Amino acid sequence: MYKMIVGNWKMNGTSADLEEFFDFANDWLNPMFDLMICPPATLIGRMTGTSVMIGAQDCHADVKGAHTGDISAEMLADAGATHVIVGHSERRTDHAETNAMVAAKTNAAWNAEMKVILCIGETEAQYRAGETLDVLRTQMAESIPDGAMKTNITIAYEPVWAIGTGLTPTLQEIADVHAFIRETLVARFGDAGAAMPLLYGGSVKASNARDIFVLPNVNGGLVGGASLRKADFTPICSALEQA
Ligand SMILES: O=C(CO)COP(=O)(O)O
Repeated sequence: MYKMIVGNWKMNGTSADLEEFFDFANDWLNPMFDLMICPPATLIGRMTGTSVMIGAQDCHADVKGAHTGDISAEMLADAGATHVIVGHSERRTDHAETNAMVAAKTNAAWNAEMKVILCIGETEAQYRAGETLDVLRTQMAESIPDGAMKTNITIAYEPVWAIGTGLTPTLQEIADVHAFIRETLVARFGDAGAAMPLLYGGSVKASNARDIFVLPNVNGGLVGGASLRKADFTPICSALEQA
């Protein structure tokens, strides 16, 4: 089964962290899975050139123009990023990003020949209300454009209440949700939907990584806090290698 692990550094990382990154990359010269870090945009150009793929954390939906402070997919690709995360819950919350905006960003990334890691996930209130599958169904319907293929998109399921909290759904819940995501993708995209990688994200750490990564329909993980330090991320990568 295809395997991938992505470290999302969020708004963390300066040149002081590069030495540790290159040391980490040196440990994974020929990984048996796709290994990626998504650093802040300021570091992308300085982290390319190893076996660790480099992704971005967001892109603007337009190609260029009067959008002070924003970065287009073309610029990120030019800096050396091959992938871009879109629809992360922190973007949806902090910047009021809608499903329609996530779809537009996805198309922009594809137009720049980048691949997308598209995040979906329910809030704690939605989880408690038993609305998880309804929320995910709507997010997928509205934020995944028709052009999705097995090679241009990865779906990351990140329950909002599991991000940075140390809480995770049960293994059964993760398996059930991933099965639902898979079914939904197959219903819409057929064979391509059967092959699109699915990642779990939200408080992945060394102690739970293997149990999560061996679940059916889980192709790997999207890791936040535990991707920042080599000592934390290495055992998670090893867990994926062995899963
Ligand atoms: O949001 C996440 C990755 O995108 C998950 O973050 P944590 O691993 O810190 O919970």
